[in-house]
Formats: sequence, structure tokens, C-alpha cells
Amino acid sequence: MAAPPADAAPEPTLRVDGLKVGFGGSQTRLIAVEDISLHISPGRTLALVGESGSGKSVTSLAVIRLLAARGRIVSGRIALRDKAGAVRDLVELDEPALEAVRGNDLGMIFQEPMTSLNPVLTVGEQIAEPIRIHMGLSRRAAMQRAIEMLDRVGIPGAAERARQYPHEFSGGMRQRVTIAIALACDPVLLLADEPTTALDVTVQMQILNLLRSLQQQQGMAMLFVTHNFGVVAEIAHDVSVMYAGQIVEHGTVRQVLKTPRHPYTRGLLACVPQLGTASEHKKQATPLFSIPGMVPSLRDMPRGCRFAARCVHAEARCREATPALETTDTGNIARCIRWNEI
Ligand SMILES: Nc1ncnc2c1ncn2[C@@H]1O[C@H](COP(=O)(O)OP(=O)(O)OP(=O)(O)O)[C@@H](O)[C@H]1O
Repeated sequence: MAAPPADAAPEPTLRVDGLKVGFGGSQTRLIAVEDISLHISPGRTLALVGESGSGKSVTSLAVIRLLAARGRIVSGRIALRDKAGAVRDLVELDEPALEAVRGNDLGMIFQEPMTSLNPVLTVGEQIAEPIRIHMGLSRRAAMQRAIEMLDRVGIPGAAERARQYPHEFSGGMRQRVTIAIALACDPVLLLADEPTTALDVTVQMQILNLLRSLQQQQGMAMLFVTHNFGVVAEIAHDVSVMYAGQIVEHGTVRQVLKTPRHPYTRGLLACVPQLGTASEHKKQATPLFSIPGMVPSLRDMPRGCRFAARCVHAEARCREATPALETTDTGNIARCIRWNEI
């Protein structure tokens, strides 16, 4: 078979097409996210960003098939390319098959490390467990690799620390342990859902730097959920902005941060305090900008553009039909019929 040209884009690790997720029974079902399509290539990070309730976590939990009990994937495809290069639709897999993927091809880290760690097992045992299960290593070899992982995530005295319990670690060190567990089996995809939100600012930066350098070493794709554009700028290559269960803008981080084309993205960026502005605003007694109004409820989703009620540019035609995602002049993709007029 002919080799692909050297500049061909690598096949994506994750490709989601037309994902729609609902909660409740078929009669009472509320649609939480819909028309979600995205892809992430090896070595790249896609950030999902948006206000609370916009659907970031539902999307990411659907990808790893860990939705809450009443959550259902109504339609869509979640194609994951595994270490051997085989592509499987995670929507089609049963629970035993999913368990073979999670912790192996798919690593996960969440906001609160303590909830993902078992308080009665040493951290070494917790890192070694997936290694034994998925890589088939002996107990001793798995523990050796667990110690190497602790060292790789920057925990000094790894051999000794492997014998300690989670409560003996600080918040930042615990998050390093969950990263060691998530990456122990060389996943092709790492899902990180607000992994730095519970940490103080200096520790946040250390964890973001660590994730970036581990990604460079291991080449995995990363799906990163955050509400913080500062974090997006630090960690991501591409960004999808979510609003009321839909992607409303997508592009590279540079495109979206420098030339946002959707009024919601512009509003979110205007809410980000610049250095010095907080004290300036205080002096002038003017509050920092915030987008007026709230994300609509799932029970009462408006017709047409879901952002129209909060948008200063909205016209009657915005409320008629759901806008499609359009490619704009700067290459961003935006769900706004007025992107070229505003
Ligand atoms: N288990 C559930 N049952 C019913 N509705 C849910 C459930 N989980 C989430 N939802 C709804 O789905 C929508 C999207 O929620 P989601 O948690 O994905 O938002 P988010 O953008 O991740 O917000 P946050 O940043 O606060 O986590 C919300 O309207 C939420 O109320």
C-alpha cells in the first residue's frame, strides 16, 4: 500500500458525529446536547468551553459512555481509533467492551481527585491495577511501572510515595496521581473535565504544564472541558464553544480568541478580566462585563437561535430557525446567521 503523503493530516483519534443526548424516559425525555460533531487528532487538545449548564460535561461523559443512569445517547457516532489503529464506534459497545477501553485506550481525569481515588488503597496499588488488567503485567512489574509513572508525573521519592495513601498527598499531588493512573496504559485519548478548577492558581499552572509535556511525550489526543478561557489559551490547540447544548463556534484557539465570530463567544471573552481591569473597574465603580440573562432551561428551549434572547444583535429572523454552523471569513465555524454583519 502506498504511504500517505508526509503532510497528510493524521487520522483523528476521536471523531464524534451528530451526537444527541437526552435524560429521562422516551415520553419525558429532555434533550441536553444535540448536533455535536468534533474530531481530535493525535497530539492535539480540543477544549470544550461554555457557561455552566451549556452541555460540556454531558458531551464528554457521553464520549466515555459514563452518562448518569437516566442519560441516553439518542443518536450519533463516537469513533475511537485504538492503539492498534482499529476504529470502533463506542456507541455500539456493551459494558464489558467499554470496560476494556476505559483506563486503557481512554484515560480520564476529573475536577476532584479525591473522588476518583480509593482512600483505602495505596496510590501505587491504584496505578498498578489498570496496568495489570490491561497490559497483563505481573504484580511486581506493574508496581515497577506504577513507580515510574509517579516519577513521570513529577512526584519526588516515587518508590516511597507509592506506598502511601491518597490522604497523605496535597490536592495538586493527588491530581498528579490521577494523571499517573489515567496515563498508565498509554491511552490514545485523555478526557480531562475541569482538572485544575479545584486547585489554586500556581498549582493549576503546574498541572497544565505537566499535561502539556506528557502529551508531547506520549502523543495522545486530549478532550479538555473548562469554563475558563485562560486555561484554554494555555492548554488547547482547538476550541469548541458550547451554548445551551449546541456547539456555537469552533476553530483553532488563535482564531477563536483573536477573531471570535459568534456573539456568545465575544460575550464570554468580554467577561474575562484583563490584568489590572478589576481595580480599574473598582475605581470607576463599574462592574466587569457579564452576559445578561441565563442559559435557557432544557424544558423551555427557544425556537431558532438559542442565544437570541441574550444577544444584542438578534433580529426577528434569528428566532425563526436554528442557524447552521457556517465557515466564516477567518476560518472559524459559527452558528450565527449575522456573523458577517456584526
Ligand atoms: N443527570 C442529569 N439528569 C438530568 N439533566 C441533566 C443531568 N446531567 C446534566 N443535565 C442537564 O444537561 C445540561 C448540560 O449539563 P452539563 O453538566 O453538561 O453542563 P456543563 O456545561 O458541563 O456545566 P458545568 O460547568 O456546570 O458542569 C444541563 O441543563 C443539565 O441540567
